[in-house]
Amino acid sequence: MIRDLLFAGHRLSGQGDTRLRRGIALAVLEGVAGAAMYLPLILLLQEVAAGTVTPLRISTCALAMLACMLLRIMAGHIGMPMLFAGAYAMMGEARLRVADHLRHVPMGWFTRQRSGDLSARLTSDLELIEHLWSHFLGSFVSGLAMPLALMLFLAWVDWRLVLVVLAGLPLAWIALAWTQHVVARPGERLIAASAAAQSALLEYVQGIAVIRSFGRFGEAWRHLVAVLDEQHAALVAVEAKPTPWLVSYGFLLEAGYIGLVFAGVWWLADDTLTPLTLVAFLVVAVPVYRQLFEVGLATMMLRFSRRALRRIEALLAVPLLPEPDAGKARSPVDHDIVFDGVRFAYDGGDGAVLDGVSCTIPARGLTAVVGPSGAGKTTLVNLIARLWDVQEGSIRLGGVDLREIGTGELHRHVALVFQDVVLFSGTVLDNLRLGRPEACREEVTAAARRAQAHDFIEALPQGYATVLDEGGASLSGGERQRISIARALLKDAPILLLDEATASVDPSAEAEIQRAIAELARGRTVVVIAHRLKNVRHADHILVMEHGRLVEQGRHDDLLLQGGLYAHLWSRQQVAQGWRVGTM
Ligand SMILES: Nc1ncnc2c1ncn2[C@@H]1O[C@H](COP(=O)(O)OP(=O)(O)OP(=O)(O)O)[C@@H](O)[C@H]1O
Repeated sequence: MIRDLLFAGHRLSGQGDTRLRRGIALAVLEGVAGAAMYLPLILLLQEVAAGTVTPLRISTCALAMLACMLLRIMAGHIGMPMLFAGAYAMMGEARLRVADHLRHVPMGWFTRQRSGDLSARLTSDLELIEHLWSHFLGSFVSGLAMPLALMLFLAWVDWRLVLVVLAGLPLAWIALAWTQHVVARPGERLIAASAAAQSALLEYVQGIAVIRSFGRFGEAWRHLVAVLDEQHAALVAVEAKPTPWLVSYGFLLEAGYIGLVFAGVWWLADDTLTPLTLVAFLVVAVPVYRQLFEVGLATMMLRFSRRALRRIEALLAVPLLPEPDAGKARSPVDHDIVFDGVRFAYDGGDGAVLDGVSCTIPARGLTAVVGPSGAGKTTLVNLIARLWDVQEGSIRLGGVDLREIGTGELHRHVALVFQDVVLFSGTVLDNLRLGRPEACREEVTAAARRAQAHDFIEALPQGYATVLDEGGASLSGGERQRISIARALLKDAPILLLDEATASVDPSAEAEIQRAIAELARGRTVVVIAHRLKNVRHADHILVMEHGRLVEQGRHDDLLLQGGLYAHLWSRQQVAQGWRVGTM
């Protein structure tokens, strides 16, 4: 199991760490030195029995014991920091590998994950393994090395007594294996309960405003209490269930001590053992049992760590979006986008969200995607960024199938502005530079000006250096959207996919955003999901979606003349707008 966990370190981090190996070697030395400490004592007792002890012998033995003790302390003192450094470096690397892997996982995978479970894997599971390597492995290895080495040394003094000391070990080991079996189910329960508790706490904190506004505080609270109660019960069970079996393990282990007394007295009687040898065994058997018991307890932790490890390895095993073979990746030469008989269902199921969609989005122009809610507009746009792969048909960018373009290359060509703008904690400047970290200050301000964001950023307390709250909560919806447009402008990608903000924006902010979008569309391929048709009147091309199908396409005036869905949606929005104006 230890081997498995050690090699797993390599597997998780993709590299070994010599400090970890040296730390483990020093832990073995620590255990052996701890065992060797008892040798001078035993030799001395034998000399006392033989009547050959001298003052010089006594001081030599005392010095030898001191040397062993110093060696043990030094090995621990040097080995521990090595283990810490090696483990933290390896786990740092493992965290980056997991994060990098998740970067390439299809988005669909995330929608099926419970956020609490995912965050538990990325935090507590990884921490458990880190703790295992940094704090636990050293004590476990030295704790195992000490009794083993001591028994080997003592076998040279009297192998019969060694066998008696360890007589209870096979049965004790069976009891330990049973303990691990008994704890398996409560362990699973605890992992599930902890993930559920983490999810519930996250949901509670994130949704606290909604919970309050709907007056559902009591229900939310009751749910939280129930989940936390379950976690508490699972914690108690995981400690209580294995206890009787752990006690049996300790009892069977130490049963050898009774055997030692009886066998010792027996062999004393037939003169095959000296009293002082028996005393020596009775003295050293106590720390041997203590260490073996500790090691047994520790295997329980190993078991949990192994489970945590499997969960992290499962993350690394999530299949990635297939990449083109090395050397076969192609780059798009132009930026027109062609949908050719595209069919797409989330999770690859039967319920197609896009069905038989074929169209051409011309390069360097503004294309709007419109249609009723749930028509498949967001899905269509997300497929261009290859957040998922289509199940049938193909999407070609500049004549190249998206699947033949490496994801890194594709991301260089495409910038996304989501409706739910994600801002990270950090300064406004950091957030703007997300798309191009090397951009100089002048480039950043120029992008912000073009996105109509410069003025409000300058008005913030520290301007561009203002530290944003998590998620940019201190900004309005329109301000967040303009920051994300500036971010996309700074990235300067030739294709921009944009989900237009609606509800969160007041009319003057909306006008500013429209100006920013018009600015973006100059010389770029811009695809915008438009919720207000008045904003797309001047688009070069309009795609009208309904129930996952492309039902109409063309320019505003042509679509109005056709008198189809677009014309219908247009007249409805005109009426709604007139109604709003009339009621003001
Ligand atoms: N991640 C997902 N997993 C499963 N189904 C999804 C997912 N995202 C969207 N859907 C479903 O796909 C259909 C199309 O959704 P989509 O978001 O593409 O529509 P939309 O036209 O952008 O809608 P809206 O204007 O309301 O944003 C809907 O029925 C929606 O429930």
